[in-house]
Amino acid sequence: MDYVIGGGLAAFIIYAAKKWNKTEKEKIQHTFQNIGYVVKDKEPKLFKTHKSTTHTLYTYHVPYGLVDDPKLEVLEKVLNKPVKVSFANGKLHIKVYHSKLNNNYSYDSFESKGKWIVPIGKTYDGSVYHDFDDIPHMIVAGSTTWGKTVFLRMLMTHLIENNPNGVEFYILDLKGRLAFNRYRNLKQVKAIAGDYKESANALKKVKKSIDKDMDYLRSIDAENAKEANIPTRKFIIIDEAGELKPDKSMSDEDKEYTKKCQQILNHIARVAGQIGYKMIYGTQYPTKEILDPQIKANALARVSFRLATSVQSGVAVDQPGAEKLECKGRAIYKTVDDYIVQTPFISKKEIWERIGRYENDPSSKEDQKTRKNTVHFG
Ligand SMILES: Nc1ncnc2c1ncn2[C@@H]1O[C@H](COP(=O)(O)OP(=O)(O)OP(=O)(O)O)[C@@H](O)[C@H]1O
Repeated sequence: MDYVIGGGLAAFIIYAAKKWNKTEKEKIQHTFQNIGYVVKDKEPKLFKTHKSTTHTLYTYHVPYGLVDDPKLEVLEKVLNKPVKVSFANGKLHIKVYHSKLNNNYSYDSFESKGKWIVPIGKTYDGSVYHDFDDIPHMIVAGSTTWGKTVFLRMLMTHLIENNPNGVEFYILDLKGRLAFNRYRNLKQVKAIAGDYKESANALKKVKKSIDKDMDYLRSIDAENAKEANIPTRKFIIIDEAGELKPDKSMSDEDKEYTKKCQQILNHIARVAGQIGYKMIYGTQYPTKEILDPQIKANALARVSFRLATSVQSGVAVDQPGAEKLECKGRAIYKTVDDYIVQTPFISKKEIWERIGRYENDPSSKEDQKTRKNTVHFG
């Protein structure tokens, strides 16, 4: 019932605000009244307005008892502009951005910020980047066709451009090895696994490498890859993590492989981040069963494209909202803070123009041998 009344009221407020040509400040003040964001007859009082090139920030003293309230989301429709509402130090902050995000930002509009730093997207306040040396593991969620694969390929492209000789990829391409097939020819790609057996074998190889690196770090009394001056970083990309969940239709052998995979992925999540192993865990079905609690607890960076439900959004980014993302490539990026971003777009053509020079020549005998070693783990 509340919802119906709220919906009608919101529609009326939006209609009224448009009709009366009020200033932004007046529209906000009217909205407080109309949605009942008041205590008795006391309403929030504006005490500071700060304008910048990207937004205007209105700060309010509020009567005791009022905090930030989901009802205030209606402001976005009233003002027809992006609005961010927050409540800090007993004050209400309403940030009204001057313009909406575009639906497409080309990859070349982002800079190279450092070896292990990758672009995540444009926000209302500018570009956002992610440093894999600060936060090693990332969950990338999103229903099919909303931008997950473009994003994963973009990350790979950027990391290869920044570190052609220092980055290694181990890819579990569990949707029939379709999304990353061509990448098997890149010198930076050490393994592409397309089924459970190949995945378990690729991950066993990663586990061995972790054990070796751990021994080395202990021997020089270093705590992490940076301190030990290890120049290489190894990225384990999983697309689609949902495929690694054992189910009834699998053979016993495959069930064992998926269990082994889960075990090693947990190990990577728990102990290997700081020694140079980074996990990018992609899924279109973020459910409690698929997002293992160990992995979730250790993957402190989350990117979510549009999802089917707010429950899925809650699992992926610990908050609703991903179910409302409006366009392809739009995502919620969450670490300590959260942002709405439009992720960089890069076409396949541009990817290969940028990193095609690192493809082994399939016609050479030596390269055929390398490719064979790279692809087949069974
Ligand atoms: N960052 C972006 N900006 C603008 N458009 C995008 C962006 N990313 C993807 N798109 C558009 O969305 C389409 C689908 O993207 P993508 O293939 O990455 O989806 P997906 O979620 O990975 O699907 P699947 O999981 O089925 O592979 C792209 O072909 C492109 O047209």
